[in-house]
Amino acid sequence: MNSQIQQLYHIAQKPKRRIIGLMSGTSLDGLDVALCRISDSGPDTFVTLERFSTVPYGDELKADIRTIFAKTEIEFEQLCLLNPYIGRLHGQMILNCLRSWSIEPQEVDIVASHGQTVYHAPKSQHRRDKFPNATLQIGDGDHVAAVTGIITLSDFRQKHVAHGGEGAPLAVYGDYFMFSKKGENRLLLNMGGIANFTYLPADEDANRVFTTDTGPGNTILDAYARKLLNKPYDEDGKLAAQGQINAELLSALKTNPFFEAPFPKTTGPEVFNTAYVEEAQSRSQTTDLSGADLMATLVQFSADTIVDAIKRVMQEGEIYQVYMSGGGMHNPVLTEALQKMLPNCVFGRTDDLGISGDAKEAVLFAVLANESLAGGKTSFGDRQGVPNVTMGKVSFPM
Ligand SMILES: Nc1ncnc2c1ncn2[C@@H]1O[C@H](COP(=O)(O)OP(=O)(O)OP(=O)(O)O)[C@@H](O)[C@H]1O
Ligand SMILES: CC(=O)N[C@H]1[C@@H]2OC[C@@H](O2)[C@@H](O)[C@@H]1O[C@H](C)C(=O)O
Repeated sequence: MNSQIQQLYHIAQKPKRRIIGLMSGTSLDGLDVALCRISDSGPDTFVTLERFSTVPYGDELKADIRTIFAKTEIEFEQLCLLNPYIGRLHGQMILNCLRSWSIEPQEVDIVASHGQTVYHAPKSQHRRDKFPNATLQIGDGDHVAAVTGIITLSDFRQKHVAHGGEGAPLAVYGDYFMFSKKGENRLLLNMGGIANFTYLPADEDANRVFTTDTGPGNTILDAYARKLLNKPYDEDGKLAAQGQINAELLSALKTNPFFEAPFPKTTGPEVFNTAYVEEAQSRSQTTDLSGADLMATLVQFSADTIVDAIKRVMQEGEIYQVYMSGGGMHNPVLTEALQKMLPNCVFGRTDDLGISGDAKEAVLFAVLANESLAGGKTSFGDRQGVPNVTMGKVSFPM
């Protein structure tokens, strides 16, 4: 037997594994690196987040990724070059983190690498009958494995697509194992570039849990922060807090079939971008809004669409615990709007459950890798969008 397969077999049998989860999301702010200690699998999964760091992306890297990010037309050579380049960079970023934590690469069992989503195209979006749901993440796992010397699992989304899913959201698989609690209705609300939530009913029924995108989180806010403030984001929602919500624009922004579509569903910056806002502005004759009013309206757009989606799962008289994660939880204008509109929800952060809200998505990929290696026994029922699959492709260092 190849010694690397033997090593993988050994790792899969260990009572505890040390797995580095990586996530680089739609905000392009940086690479989240989460060093996790994970024991057991399935509903018995127990995760300790040992270390966490966000390695910021420099302006040049952001610009390089933006040449192809969420665009229908790109230079093919650029995509081809970025695939190994990002894989190697992510590998180097892992090594730098490990050095700063005084941990040797040999002390880590597995890297679980999400890669960089460059295009996401569910059928509902591309509308071309003969093609399936599709999504593309780059930063090939072979390069991560070669640079770090650590066995790497990557490209988690294709198996989901292969079984009829949209390739996202995958959070349901990790959230159910890590955060569900008998007797408590929980909603795990992640506000990254795109917002999504996982519904974990009090009966812990795996056949009912799901995660769905709700629409924009920060992606449009960030695009306008770059335009209006020349900054990556509107820190603490300061600009938005100075503006007034424009009802006509808000209503035009909310007119899109995505919001009425059934759960679970996904979207991305391919749909929710500045062109989307400009079209809504021209339709609602609000092209002359001040920057502050525009920002206030865009925050309310994110908040309203999150709340409308959450209300669809809420039952009258029930109390729901909302645990927030993702960068949007740091925007007080957004979180205050949510709390005001959801009086039957008690708000906290996943930090209250032992996992930092900034690290949660990176931890998810560590849990998905753990499940592929040591689990795979839980059935989520026979449902569209939550297939019973194990995810991630194996890359050996040599
Ligand atoms: N203090 C703050 N005030 C306002 N917004 C903030 C603050 N801190 C972070 N953010 C927002 O959070 C974003 C980063 O969020 P996060 O890292 O969760 O996104 P992501 O992982 O790239 O997205 P996704 O989950 O869609 O893949 C920033 O771009 C910014 O919009
Ligand atoms: C295609 C893609 O990369 N989607 C991301 C993105 O970021 C948030 C939201 O859109 C979510 O659907 C997904 O990531 C999380 C980790 C998920 O799959 O659950």
